[in-house]
Amino acid sequence: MRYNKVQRSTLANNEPKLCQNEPEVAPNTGTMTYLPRTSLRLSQRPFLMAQKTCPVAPLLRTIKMPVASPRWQTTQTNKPPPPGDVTSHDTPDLSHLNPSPEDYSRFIFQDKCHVTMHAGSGGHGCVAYQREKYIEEGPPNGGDGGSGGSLYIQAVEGMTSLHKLARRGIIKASRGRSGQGKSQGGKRGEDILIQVPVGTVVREVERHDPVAEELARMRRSKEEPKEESPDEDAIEFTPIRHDRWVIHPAANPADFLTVKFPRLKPRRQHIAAMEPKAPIYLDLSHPMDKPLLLAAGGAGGLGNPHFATQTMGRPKFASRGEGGMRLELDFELKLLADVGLVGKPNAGKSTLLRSLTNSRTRIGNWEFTTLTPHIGTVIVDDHKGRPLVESKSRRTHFTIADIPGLVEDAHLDRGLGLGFLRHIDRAGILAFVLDLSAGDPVQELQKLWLELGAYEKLRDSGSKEPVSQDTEGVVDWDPSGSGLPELHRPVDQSIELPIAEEESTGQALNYQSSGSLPFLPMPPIHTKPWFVVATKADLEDTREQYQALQTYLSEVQNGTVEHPSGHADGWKKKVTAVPVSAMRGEGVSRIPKLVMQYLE
Ligand SMILES: Nc1nc2c(ncn2[C@@H]2O[C@H](COP(=O)(O)OP(=O)(O)OP(=O)(O)O)[C@@H](O)[C@H]2O)c(=O)[nH]1
Ligand SMILES: [Mg+2]
Repeated sequence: MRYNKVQRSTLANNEPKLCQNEPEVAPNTGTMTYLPRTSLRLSQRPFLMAQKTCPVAPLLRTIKMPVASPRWQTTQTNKPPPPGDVTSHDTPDLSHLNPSPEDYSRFIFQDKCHVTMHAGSGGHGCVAYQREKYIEEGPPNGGDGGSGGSLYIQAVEGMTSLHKLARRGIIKASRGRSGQGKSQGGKRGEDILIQVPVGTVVREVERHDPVAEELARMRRSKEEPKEESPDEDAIEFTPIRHDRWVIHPAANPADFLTVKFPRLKPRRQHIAAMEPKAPIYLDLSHPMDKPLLLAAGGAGGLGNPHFATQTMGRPKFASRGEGGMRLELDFELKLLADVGLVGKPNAGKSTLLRSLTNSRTRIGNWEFTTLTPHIGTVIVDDHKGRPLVESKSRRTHFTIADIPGLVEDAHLDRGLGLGFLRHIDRAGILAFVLDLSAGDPVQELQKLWLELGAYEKLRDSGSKEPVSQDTEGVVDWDPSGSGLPELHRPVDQSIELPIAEEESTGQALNYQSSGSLPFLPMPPIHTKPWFVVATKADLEDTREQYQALQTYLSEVQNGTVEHPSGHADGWKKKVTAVPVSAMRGEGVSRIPKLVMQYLE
């Protein structure tokens, strides 16, 4: 009964609405990836009709009524609904091009973040003695502390944003457990693995390394001459290093004054040899099959048997675990898309991305609708028969990045500025999206190239200083290799580290960066393959604009006019303009074919 009610009301409300809301724009039929997101309309309508007319309607009642997902429930009309018209809110929206407001809030994107990371401290060693019948003073048997948890990083495919990492802010690996009597070692702390999207650049801003600091302190105290005590009869108290030693709780306090603690150099775990050299600078542009160690956890303290000597058979102390390293890291995501859409604000980039892919990037008739980059995937072979685009390579898809629009002087950080120009760096192919209805497209194209050229200059001048300084610390990740970066210290290094020269000077301890992330050495932008998408070709008086543009491009290709970048060696092998109406989905099917040719 209840089901019938729902059914009747759904029919009553939806049927006229479906007719009212036929999209003004014909659906995109010629594209590669018009995947069944619009299938709601197609599937719902015949089903509703079957409910009304089909004689086997009772059988259908067992089938669950398809309910429109909330993201389609939006009012399509621009007019506000008449008061009291509740039904208009339930209207399913049938277009890719006008999703509901909730749709936009789904995509959380963060391409930069700053994270503080703590490797776990080591657990303390234990002071204990063997207790057995008839053995009055048993030998020491305190266990060693467990080592602290280490920090690892891995670039993985499938992630597109750093927002999860940014939300955490501080990441701590757990500390090792302390050792116990009967020579029981403490449990080691749990490691932390940070997964980041491929294309992330990691740079160290600051580090606090207790081991290196202690080594520096020891070195200094060794070099400083000891002051002679003027009063020779004064009792010399041994300073108790509570931060380095654990003393038996049942020991007589008076004993502490006489205990001579051995000179114990700070220790690191063996795996610390695999840490990238400080300051850390990683460019994770390939998926990694194994995680990379960022910071090893602190070594666990030593139990009291380690300090037994001939003169002191039952030491009353054990060493504390070493402190874990603290790293302040900057993460930056450089999007890795095959094609980057470059255009002025409101040119129609997002509309083009939506007509080609299933991306949900926002569209609006105002500038700066898109505030963060979006990546869409174009499927060129869905493995369901013949490939959608004939290609020699085995590529089944490629990605397109919709980047916020560029205004004049974007390279001077105007508009959304530099923040997004750097995403263009990583795209293999540039697609200039030009609005044919907005003035001279040739001039527009030249202006865009001017911005890219200015950005390129800035990038290259910026890359000289910091990158040359940091190249030693850059890890070139080679996924085909052993999976581990080149070691910077010998693996068979002894547990007790020698007091290294550079560590003792304290230079490596507090690496403070200045300014923003240095630019990575990238190929020149003008050498990348590029083409033009002349959009809004459905509007009036755009034919002449397109023809002028095509003439200009063929001149660029022939070399009769200068390359728009101003570089004689600019790429001009196959420069062309594709006229499209992204809104109607017309002409866009040429783009995947063109891109596949460039990719090959
Ligand atoms: N007539 C027509 N209008 C289009 C076409 N493509 C986009 N538009 C309209 O142009 C306006 C801007 O489109 P967007 O896709 O948001 O432009 P954008 O380049 O992403 O803009 P920003 O995100 O601000 O950089 C919207 O009102 C679209 O409906 C087209 O092919 N034909
Ligand atoms: Mg946009």
